[in-house]
Amino acid sequence: MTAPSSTAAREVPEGHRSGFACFVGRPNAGKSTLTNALVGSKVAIASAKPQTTRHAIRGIVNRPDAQLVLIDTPGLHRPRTLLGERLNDLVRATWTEVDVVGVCLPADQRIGPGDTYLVGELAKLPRTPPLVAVATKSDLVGPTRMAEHLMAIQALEDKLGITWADIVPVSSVTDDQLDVLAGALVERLPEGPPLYPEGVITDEPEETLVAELIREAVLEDVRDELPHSITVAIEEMGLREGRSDDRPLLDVYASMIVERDSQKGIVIGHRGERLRAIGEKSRRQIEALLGTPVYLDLRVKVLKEWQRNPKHLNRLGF
Ligand SMILES: Nc1nc2c(ncn2[C@@H]2O[C@H](COP(=O)(O)OP(=O)(O)OP(=O)(O)O)[C@@H](O)[C@H]2O)c(=O)[nH]1
Repeated sequence: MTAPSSTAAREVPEGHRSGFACFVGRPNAGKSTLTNALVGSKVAIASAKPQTTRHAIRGIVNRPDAQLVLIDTPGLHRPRTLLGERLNDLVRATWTEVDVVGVCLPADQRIGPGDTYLVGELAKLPRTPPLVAVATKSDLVGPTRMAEHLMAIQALEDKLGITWADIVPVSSVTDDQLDVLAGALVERLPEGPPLYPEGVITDEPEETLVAELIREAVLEDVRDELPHSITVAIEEMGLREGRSDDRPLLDVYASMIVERDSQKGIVIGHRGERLRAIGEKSRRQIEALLGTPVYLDLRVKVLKEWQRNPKHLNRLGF
């Protein structure tokens, strides 16, 4: 297998840090907007690298001195049912696996029961990760209200028995203090090389990312034999119905499209071995990217001269 893009070759400066963070907070606290602002409105796709997280990656902040991987966690809810209880267990498990948690507390809202519940739950973990309080939406308030908000955040320490690793006001709209926040998070990551190659960053929809992952997996294997005459089409992709929320399964039906019968043979390989290997590798990478178990149905199709046929090109989305 060839080395993924640039990680292996790149010099890793001394003291480089890498690791995982997640943002928590009540609905509307500004978590998504903050993630996008930090990452630069891009979803990062990390392919061809051993994966160290089972969770969906929301974005990757790459800096010369650090790589911060932001992961998605579902919200924590006051549990009313057994399923709710289980979901909360999952969320808690995620919290203990990240290196730092950013707790988003919007400056234009008073700290309420929802916030104290959430931070209280973080405090109760057997091993609470470092917590960085993020006073979001700083652009919406003046200095007096911000000061009051920061005091209220500080007061949670005594009330809930936690210690903030840092308290940082930010605005994702004016970008105010985003670099300070990134610094505060990075400081809590362990030293280590980047976990994901830097290159591949895209804001493409999930289906395109998945198609691209499969294409990369194939090309890694057959690049010399069929450099450009292969493309991947996602025929259908969706969560399997009838599965419980804590055991989702994503069905992906994909076709690798080649131009000639002889190329089909190359991709399938002796007794289908190559196709199986490509399918297995792609499936693992899709799972790591999207954070869901995947059922991948991968086929090879011949579309004669697809690269020159406008009808085929349209269908394939070019
Ligand atoms: N003025 C201002 N508005 C913001 C800022 N950050 C987020 N918002 C707005 O606040 C609303 C909620 O932001 P989201 O990022 O969707 O919040 P969230 O925490 O991801 O929300 P959920 O997905 O419901 O948990 C949106 O209308 C954003 O545009 C900010 O820094 N300043």
